[in-house]
Amino acid sequence: MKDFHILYKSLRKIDWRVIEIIFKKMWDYKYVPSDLILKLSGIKESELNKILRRLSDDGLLDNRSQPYFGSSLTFLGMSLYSLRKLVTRNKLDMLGKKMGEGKESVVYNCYSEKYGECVIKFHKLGAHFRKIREKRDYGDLHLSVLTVRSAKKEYSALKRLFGIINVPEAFAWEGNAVMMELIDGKELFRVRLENPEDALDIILEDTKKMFRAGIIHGDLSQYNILVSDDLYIIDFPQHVDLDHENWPDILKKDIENVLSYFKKAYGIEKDINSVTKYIISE
Ligand SMILES: Nc1ncnc2c1ncn2[C@@H]1O[C@H](COP(=O)(O)OP(=O)(O)OP(=O)(O)O)[C@@H](O)[C@H]1O
Ligand SMILES: [Mg+2]
Ligand SMILES: [Mg+2]
Repeated sequence: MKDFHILYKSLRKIDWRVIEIIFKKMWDYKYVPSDLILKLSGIKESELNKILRRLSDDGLLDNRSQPYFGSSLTFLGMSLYSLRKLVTRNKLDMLGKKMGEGKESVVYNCYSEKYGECVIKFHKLGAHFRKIREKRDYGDLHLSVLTVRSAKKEYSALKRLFGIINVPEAFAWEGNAVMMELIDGKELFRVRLENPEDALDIILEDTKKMFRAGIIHGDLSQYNILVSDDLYIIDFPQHVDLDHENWPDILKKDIENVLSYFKKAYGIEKDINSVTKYIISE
């Protein structure tokens, strides 16, 4: 896969126009018909075909010819679209180095005149992707749509929790990308804590505060807690609200992950039932 930077610079206005049309219409079509792109873009047919082919060769589009000619955005295409939007909204001034790549996202350093050094997380998978697929009404959406939902969901959780617990401040959301504060720290599992009891208390207290705010993390663990001068909780696309039918199990799993890590790493033991009771109590 070519670098984001190189591809971004290689795109012309006319390419962005095509990409934007596909983004806008992907809610209505799994593959946006070439005929529709032709109509909306006003680009000559031969020229459009060239553009669609080139964008597909560069890995930005997923084109298909059956049962009609159509295109959808790949992860790369979606991410570049999101970058472009952030740049044109004057949120983002420079994309930096890749900080990490997980199965669910790619995280980059970035710089913004407005916010200083920050990070961009590009979502790769839709949260609850399997569950959504099972629902018939979502059956005909392209997966790229789900990455947008995932990013939106993360952005909204960060917004809701900021000021309640330590989370990165969310600066912007576009497409599959969330731009947020850079936390200068390491994941909990990489760190040897000096006072693990205090850290565990803070994490459980944060879990309680999240619960009061109506949010259950859904993937809380030593991988999604960053340690700097303070502790920060990250990675929210799979969070659930209290109207989720399974919230008690999801909450319990979060607590279990945390308790078993502190037991394994520091020999601290706490009873899961009393901790759970404490977290859901007034
Ligand atoms: N705001 C941030 N500040 C600093 N580093 C961050 C920030 N957000 C994410 N990271 C880094 O990027 C990694 C991946 O981010 P995150 O956990 O949100 O995504 P993920 O792809 O869902 O992860 P995973 O695939 O492990 O579930 C984090 O483990 C962390 O190292
Ligand atoms: Mg993570
Ligand atoms: Mg994750």
